[in-house]
Amino acid sequence: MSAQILDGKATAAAIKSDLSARVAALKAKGVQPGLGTILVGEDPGSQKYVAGKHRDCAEIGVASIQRELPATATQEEIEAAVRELNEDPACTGYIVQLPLPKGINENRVLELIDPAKDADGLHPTNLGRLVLNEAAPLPCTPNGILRLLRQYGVEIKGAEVVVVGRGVTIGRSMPLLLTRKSENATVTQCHTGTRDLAKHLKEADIIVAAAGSPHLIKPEYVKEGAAVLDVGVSRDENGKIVGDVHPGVREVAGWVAPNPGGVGPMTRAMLLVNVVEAAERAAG
Ligand SMILES: Nc1nc2c(c(=O)[nH]1)N[C@@H](CN(C=O)c1ccc(C(=O)N[C@@H](CCC(=O)O)C(=O)O)cc1)CN2
Repeated sequence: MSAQILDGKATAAAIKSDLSARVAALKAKGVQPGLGTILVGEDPGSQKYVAGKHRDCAEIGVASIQRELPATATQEEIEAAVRELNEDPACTGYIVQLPLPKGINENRVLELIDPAKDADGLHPTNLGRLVLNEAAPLPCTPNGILRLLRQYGVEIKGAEVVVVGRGVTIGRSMPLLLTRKSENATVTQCHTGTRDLAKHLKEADIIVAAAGSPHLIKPEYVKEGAAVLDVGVSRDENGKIVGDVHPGVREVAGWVAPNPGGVGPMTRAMLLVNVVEAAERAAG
C-alpha cells in the first residue's frame, strides 16, 4: 500500500486564501502589512526561497521590502540592514534568510531583530516565550508541520515522535511545539550523536526528518503506517532536491510529506501567518 501524500502545496493555498481576506480587512482599516527580507550572498537555494516569499506576498496583498547584500558583507553591514528594518514603519515583519555566509555571527544578527517584527519566531525573546508557553510568533517550519498533520487528521496526541536534526530553524523548536499540552506528543530528538537511529525510528508514529542527509531514512527503519515528513534539503549534481527520506518509505508509511511539495510551501504560508498576525496585533 502506498502512503497518503501530505500535500503542502494545496494546504498552503487554502491558508493563503484565508490570509488574503484578512489582509483586505486590514487594508480597509488603513493598515498595510509589509514583509521585509534580508538576503546575504548569492546562494541559489536562498535566492529561490526569498523570491518565493515575495511572490506569496504579492498574491495576498502584503507589501514587499527586499534588502540584498553581497556575500562579502561584513557583520556591521548586515547588522545595519537589521537596524534599518527595525526602524522602517512600512516593514511590519521581516526575516534574515539563513544560513548567513561563513564568518558571520548568526546569533548576534538574530538577537538584533526587534522581537515585535520577528516574522520567523527565531529571536531569543520569542523562542523564550515559546518555552514559557506564552503567545509568540511560531517558527515557520515546525508550525507548518503541525498544520499539515492536523489538516490530514494525523493523530498527534500521545504519538511517539522522532525529530531527526537539531538546527535552529526546525530541530530546536519542533519538540517545544509538539510537547505543549495542546499537542501532547512524546518526542525523541535524534542527531549526529545518536548511537542507534534505526532503533528510535522503528518506534515512531511520526518522523520529522530534518537532518540534511540524503535518503537517511530508509524503508526498513519506518514503522508501518507512520507519518513521515521530509524536511531535509540536499541537492544532486543538477541542483535537484534530494530529501532525507528514501523513496521506498512510501510503501511502508501511512502518510508522507514529500520534498518538494510538502513542508516547504507550508513554511512560506506560516511566514505569512506571522506577518498578518503581527499586523493585526499592531492594528489592535
Ligand atoms: N530565515 C529563515 N531561513 C531559513 C528558513 C526559515 O524558516 N527562516 N528555512 C529554510 C529555507 N526556507 C525558508 O526560508 C524554505 C525552504 C523551502 C521552501 C520551499 O517552498 N520549497 C519548495 C521547493 C523549492 C525548490 O525547488 O527549491 C518545496 O518544498 O516544495 C521555502 C522556504 C532555511 N533557511
